[in-house]
Formats: sequence, C-alpha cells, structure tokens
Amino acid sequence: MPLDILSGKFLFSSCAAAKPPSKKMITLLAAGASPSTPPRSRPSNPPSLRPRRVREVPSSPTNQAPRPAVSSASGTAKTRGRRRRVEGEQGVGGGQRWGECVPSTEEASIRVGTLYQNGDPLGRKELGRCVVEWLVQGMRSMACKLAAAELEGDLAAAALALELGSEEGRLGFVIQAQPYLSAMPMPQGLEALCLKACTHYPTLFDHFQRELCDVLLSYQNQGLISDCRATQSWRILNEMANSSQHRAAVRMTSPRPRVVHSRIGVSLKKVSLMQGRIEEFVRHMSDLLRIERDVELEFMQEELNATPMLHDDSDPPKPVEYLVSHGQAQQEQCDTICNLNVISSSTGLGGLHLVLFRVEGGHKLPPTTLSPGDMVCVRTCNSRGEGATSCKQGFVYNFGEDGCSITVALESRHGDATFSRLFGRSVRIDRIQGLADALTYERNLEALMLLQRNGLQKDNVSIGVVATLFGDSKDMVKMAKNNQTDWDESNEPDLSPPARCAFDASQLRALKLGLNKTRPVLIIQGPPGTGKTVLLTELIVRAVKQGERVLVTAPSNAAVDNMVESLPRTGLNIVRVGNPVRISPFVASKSLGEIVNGKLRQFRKELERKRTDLRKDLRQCIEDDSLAAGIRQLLKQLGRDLENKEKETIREVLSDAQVVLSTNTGAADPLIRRSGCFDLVIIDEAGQAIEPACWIPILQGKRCILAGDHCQLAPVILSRKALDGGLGKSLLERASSLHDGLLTTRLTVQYRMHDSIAMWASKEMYHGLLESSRSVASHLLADSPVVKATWITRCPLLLLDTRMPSGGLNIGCKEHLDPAGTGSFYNEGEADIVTQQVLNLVHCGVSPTAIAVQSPYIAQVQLLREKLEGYPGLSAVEISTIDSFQGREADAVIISMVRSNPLGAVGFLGDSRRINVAITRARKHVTLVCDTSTICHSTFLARLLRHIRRYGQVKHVAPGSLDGVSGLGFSQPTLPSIG
Ligand SMILES: Nc1ncnc2c1ncn2[C@@H]1O[C@H](COP(=O)(O)OP(=O)(O)OP(=O)(O)O)[C@@H](O)[C@H]1O
Repeated sequence: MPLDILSGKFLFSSCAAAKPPSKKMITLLAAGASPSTPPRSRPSNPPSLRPRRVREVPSSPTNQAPRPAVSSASGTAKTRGRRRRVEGEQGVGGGQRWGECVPSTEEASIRVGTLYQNGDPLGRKELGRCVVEWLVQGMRSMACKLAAAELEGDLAAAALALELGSEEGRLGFVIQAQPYLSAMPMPQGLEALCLKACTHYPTLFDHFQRELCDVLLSYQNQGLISDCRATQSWRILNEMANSSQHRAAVRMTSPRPRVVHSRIGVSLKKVSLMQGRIEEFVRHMSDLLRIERDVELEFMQEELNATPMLHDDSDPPKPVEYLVSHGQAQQEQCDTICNLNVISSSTGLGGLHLVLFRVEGGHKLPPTTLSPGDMVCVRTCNSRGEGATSCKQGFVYNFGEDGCSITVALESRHGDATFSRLFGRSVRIDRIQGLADALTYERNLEALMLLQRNGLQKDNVSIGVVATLFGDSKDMVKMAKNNQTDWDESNEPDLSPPARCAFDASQLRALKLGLNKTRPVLIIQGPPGTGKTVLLTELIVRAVKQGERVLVTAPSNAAVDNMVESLPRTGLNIVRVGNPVRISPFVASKSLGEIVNGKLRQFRKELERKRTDLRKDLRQCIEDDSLAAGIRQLLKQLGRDLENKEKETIREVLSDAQVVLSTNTGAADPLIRRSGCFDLVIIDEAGQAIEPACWIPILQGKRCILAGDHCQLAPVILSRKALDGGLGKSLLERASSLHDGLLTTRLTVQYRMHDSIAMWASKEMYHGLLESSRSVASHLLADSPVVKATWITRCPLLLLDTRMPSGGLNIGCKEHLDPAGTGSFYNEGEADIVTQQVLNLVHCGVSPTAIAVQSPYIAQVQLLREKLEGYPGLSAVEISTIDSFQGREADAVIISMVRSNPLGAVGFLGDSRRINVAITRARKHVTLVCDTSTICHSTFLARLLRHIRRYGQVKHVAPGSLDGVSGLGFSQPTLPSIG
C-alpha cells in the first residue's frame, strides 16, 4: 500500500501497513456477514493451516458453502460460539463494546509471565474469553477489509496479498494486524495479555482465517460472489497457509534444521557443529527476549492500572480551570496533559498524520516533561481527566508557540473509528515509555529465526559473518587457508587522497582492516574520544569508493542521526530510513520521506490538476450515470497511479542509495530488505545493542563492522533474569573475546579530553592503555581568547562537595525520592549549586553552547531544567541524563550525582560504565557536584574522588549568594556560593 508507505508505513511501520477499514465499511460488511444471515457454514477446502488437525466435513448441498475445517485451538472454537450469540443479539456494528467484556476472576488471574507461547494458536483456556473476543473483533475487521477490497476490485487487496505472501510473511502479517486490533478497546485490566497475544502469529492467523471464511461465505450467501473459493482472497489465504514461512512459524518450538552446506571452506561436519551452536544460541536468546518482554508488559500493565479510567459512577465533574491549573496526580508527574480538544489535522513532513490539540478554554498547557519525539497515548477523557481504555499511539511532534497547543503525529488515520472519536471530546495525552514495543520484539525474534534457518545456507550473503561468529578458532584458520577469508591488513587499500584528518597508527590500522573486502567481521573497540565517528565516516566514504553499498545502523535514532550529520559533506548518495518524528530536523532532508516527496512534487501537482478537472466534469454530468461512473473510475485510476508512482520512486531511491542508514530494528523494514543486499554493514554504538537486534542488519550484508566500546553504556534490560541470562551482553562484547581477539582492533589515542580527565578513564576502564593526543592533553577552558582566566577555567577537574569539612551536610542538599512515584531521585541543593556553577562559567566567558549538565536521575534533570529556564541567556546549555548524552561532547561538563543519604546507598551511580560516559564527555573541564560522604561508599567512586583530589581541586559549597557579577542581566539568585 504505497500511500500508506509514504504517509505512514515507514513512519509507524508497525501499524500503518494497512489502512484500518472505515467504520461504515465494517458496519456494513459485518451486518452482511453476521450470523443473522441464514445458515452459515464454511467451505470444505479451507486453507490447510494446521494440516495435522484439519477435520474434513462433508460438503453441504447446493447453494450452501461447505463447512470449514476447525482449527486447532479448541478454546478459540468455543469462543466463536459465544461471539455468534453476541452478534446474533446485537450485530458487530450494533453497539457491542468489546472493552466492556468483564473478565472472570479466573481470567483476571492469567499472567503474561506464565503464558506459554508456541506454534499453536492460543485459545480461551490460555487467554480468557475477553481477550479472545477482542482478537476476534480485530481480525474480523481485517478480514472484512480484505474481502471488501476484493469486491471493489481495489488493487489494495493485491498489495495486501503481496505483503502476506512476502518473504517477511509472518512478520508482515503480524504488523498488518496491529491497526485493526488497536482500533478495538482492549478489555480493561487485560491490556498486557492483549499485547502479548497480538504478536503471536499462530493465534492471529487462526482467527483471521476463520473470519475471512465467514465474511466470504456471507458474500456468497448474499449473491455478491458466486463461489468464495474462486476469490483472490481465498487463494491468498491458501497460499499463505501453505507457505514454508507459515509452516515454520506454527512449528516455532521445534524448527526443523535445514541441511547445511559448506561454502565457507570448512568441512560439513564442522558446519553442522556451527549450526548446533546457532540453534542453541537462538533458543536461549528467544527465551530471554520473551522473559524481557513479559517484564515490559507487566510494567506497562502496572502503569495502566495506576491510571484512572472512565467510569460511569464518577464524581461530579470539576471545572476545567481547576484541572488545567492545578492538575491531578498524573499532571503533577508532568507526563500527562488533560482537557485538550482536537483543533485540526493535517499531513506533515513525510506524510505524517498531524493532529493539533489545544487546551480547553484557551488555557496554557501545564508544565510538562513531554518533548518532541516522545511516544504518547491519546484517548478521550471525562472532565476530571480520567481516560478511556481505547487509546491511539503517536509521537509528540511539537508544541505551539502560544503555549496552549501541542501537535501529535498519530498512527491512526481519518476513517478510523478511534480517531474519529477524538473529535468534539475532551482528550488526554499520556507519555508511554517505549516499552512493550511489539514490533521491536517481533523483529528481534524474526532475526533470530532467520539466523537459525538461513545463517549457514549457501545462498545467504552473510554466511561468512555467521560462520565467523559461530565457528571456533580452528574454523577461522581453515577458512583463511582455503582463501575464504583474510584476517590481515595485507589487502592494503590505497589511502590517497589523504583522509580528512591525520589518522594515528591505530586508526589507520582500523581503516585498512575495515576496507578489506575478504574480512567478514571487524570489531573496532574505541574508548571515548578516540575518533570512532570520524573513522567510520572515512570508512564509509572509502568503502563506497571501492564499489561497496553500505548499510549503517545504530541502536538509537540519535546515534544514527549523528552518523547522518557527519556524511553530507562527503558527497555520497545517502538515505536515512525511519520514523520522521524520530529523525532530527537537521538531517530530515536526507530522510526517505523527504527525498521521495521531493521527487514526486511535480507528479503530484500534475495529478492534482487532473483531479480538479475531473471533479469539475463530474459535477457537470451528474445526471448522466454512465458518464459519471466513467469519471469516477478515472479518479480511482489516478489514485492508483499515484500509489504505483510512489512505490516505484521509493524503490528507485533506495536501490540508488550508496549508503542507507537506520536503527538496528529499523533495518528490518521491508523497504530496506527489498532494496537488495549490502556489501558492508556498519553498526555504530554496538556496545549498546542487544545481540538479536544486531542480527537484523548483519544478515543483510556480506561483511560487517561493529564499532563501540563495551566500557560505555550497555543495553537497557528490565528483567534481572534476562540480564543474568546474558541478554545485556552485546555482540560487540561477545565477539571481541572470540578467536583470541582475532576480530578486534583497538583505537588507543583520544582526541577529546584534558589528560587529567582521560587519565582517570584510562586507569579505571582501559588498563592504562588510553593515550592522550598532544593536541588536547593540556587544553583548558582558559585557553580560549574569549574566556577569562580564573581558577575555575584553569582547572580541568573540580569537585564541589556538599558535605562541609566539619562533616555536616549543606542545607537542602539531601536526596529526595521523586513524589511522582517514578523511583527517580532529586536533590534541590545540588540543583542550585549546578545552576550557580553554570552562571560562573558563563560569567567567565564560556559559551552556554559549550556547557553540558548531566545527572543520572531524570527527576534531577527535570529540576535542573526548571531552574535554568529562569535564565533566558542559558537556554543553550544542554541538560540531559547521562544515558542520552552518550556519543556527544562539550567543553565543560557539570555532573550532579544527587545521592546523599546516611546509608551510603549510591544506586546505579555505582555502574562504572555510566560514570565513564559522564566524565568522558568533557573536553576541558569537569565539575562533579556530590555529597562525598555518601558517594565514597562505592570503592569505584571513592577512587574517582581520590583522582580529582590529586589532579584537580575540591571546594566545599557553603550557603551564600552569587557575587553579583553575572553580567547576563538576570536577577541574582540566592544560592550557595563557592567558598
Ligand atoms: N586523528 C585525529 N586527529 C585529530 N582529531 C581527531 C582525530 N580523530 C578524532 N578526532 C577528534 O576527536 C574528537 C572525538 O572523536 P569522536 O567523536 O569521533 O570520538 P568517539 O570515539 O566517537 O567518542 P565517543 O565514544 O565518546 O562517542 C572529535 O572532536 C574528533 O574530531
């Protein structure tokens, strides 16, 4: 569906692959297909989805279509009986509200964590009646859409068919089902269970099959089609059910290993051993992914349970003013905005569906932590702000300059019932964490499945990479001996013309190894500031020059954009694929949506002109039915032409691209997969990615380079069990210890930090092997001609201790738990000290853009933002959590450690990797604000304090005020001054 592709598919590729049916259409079709239509039966030769359980039923005579086979899930079958009764009473479109299904005690006790999924469809026994009904409803509307599209002779049906039958059939099907399911309110309290079920392919397909059979039969009974088995929809379903992908998916627990081949220069026996290791790895990782997802779902369920829902017996509504100005529990958390109205909707950049909301009564938006790019759930609410259960997912696009409005990019579209419901109603927007992301989970599992099935197949382009990462050291020798691989730098590339900067020996070695086309895997282990980004840019340019097509990925959108930003000057043809809301505006011009829109501008204009003419003609010949029908056909054809043109342009843009960039999970986008294989896959920040996610891009390229640092931030894992099981260990970390370090090269010279800063990192994290380049080893803030030379600007390391030498804590410098219940901490006194230190630096002439403020705690980051917001001159100071600042740098970095308690609890400050990232962002100066008596309880942090005492300065902060010399024109704050 190209229209969807342009206007949403790669934006919200999980949900926009198929347009949800219009409310009218669902009602119409469901009414036609409802059981009130006399005798319902199913065809005798239904898709052979689960052959071992198919029961042949004798055909019914004459006009009656034969009965369908009953699929395996007995629970499902039972549920259908109930659904029919419900439909019989009310009709699908007749007012039944599925979200109102009340679960029995037994059903309510079903936990996602205990739900065992395999290749069998889940039924009532496993999911409970309400969840099954919810699935039935969603799959019915999807089936109606396909069947109706066929009736209309709409090409969309064929497009849908292509998706279903494609290589990514299983994933494609699950993705296509999502908008139909999310349009149905989930049964209250069972949302996590619904989310789990809605990614279980065998369950979804089972329901879809049944519903499509029903709908086609009802058409047949109504005489709309002569034989349901002759329809294209029926054929598609049959093909899909007989496809190897389908068969593999419904047997997921015991996939049959495929015959292995030796194309890699080792014996078949050795290849079988590798296959065994892959299977063990895939089994283990799939289990860990499921455990992690269950924990995510449980978290999400808790979040939802804590959110007040719309009840009929609610208290009398309070005035809107009260809600907006005072807020309620959620508003105090600042991640919810209530009492909004839809003002307008439009199509934005890259075809996004943008909806503008404004606060009722022209009030200002309450203070909020929401920011552009945040994932949100949008739903109607009552006047007390209590939200309904059905919810539309989207992203914050921007905030209005009037302070009263917010624009959200929604994944739902016009004609979608849930979307239509937002109009004229009070709406609330809640931030939802990027948790329980069904698409990511599915794509990770899919990658594992592909690795297991195709990894060692001779037609797999990445066979060399797979063999390297699952073979043993002897295999590596054998592969090299048989000229399958080359691990040396022997294939020395021509390094002229000179690189963009003078590379050191370790960088040059990495460059030469990275350009060796016969080396399947290279790990570039680069401590902070050693030039990984610069080096990767050079590698990409040179790889393209030697004729390679490159796929560049990273775990986060920010890291991908970082790479995109470094490439335009190189003159390469690059395309960034991903959700436009998540793409930085600075690189938007390189996004697929923008490029395609640019190419189609003229075509669209021309088409619009033709449409206007045709509509004019239509108005004039409205009396003449046959002429009007002809014009309508022409209008339809224009729509199809646009779809085809869009599809073709996307294909062209991607296949012409020399470099394609996306996140690791984004690389599973069928648009990328279908654009052909890559010669080289580069994964940046690979230390932050879980291994299954890395396999998504890796399996698409002949060789791969992983760059990162396993001493910086690791992947975020919620489940302790999954973490202990190894899900948090990146491929970068695993591979760097393989084959006696054969795959790895290290960068050893850093070009960022003053030596006093780098020395600490080198000693603590890199066995003393990190050298400082002479160009930066002694640089200080005071070196800049615009910066005043003071004791602060001449000091590379400064410790501001909130604990006085007498042992007493400075007033207000105790930690507090965030009352919003986020589990985060804040420290008011430290926030004041940080504010003052920022002012001090700015007063000395340091540019606000050269200052970064970091804290490990989000509640402290929010507090710091509020404090610094009071100073307009400081708006350019970057304030963020440590995690979101990884990969970036600033001249001066101020870190607020927050923790101050008598127990000496330091929480995740004790994570050496996080502190390593925080300290090593600084080029010339670090200020650490903390209560040393708490912090020193961690031996790792105690060593950091010792290092600062030795190579920097320590000051105890005492109450006081700023010296009144800020020079920025703001009033003097009453803050503790540095003694
Ligand atoms: N050979 C070199 N000569 C001079 N400067 C260099 C060289 N290599 C890198 N740099 C500079 O060093 C700084 C850090 O480089 P870069 O950001 O690429 O490091 P990194 O390894 O990606 O760091 P991190 O892991 O902390 O994100 C940049 O300002 C870059 O321009």
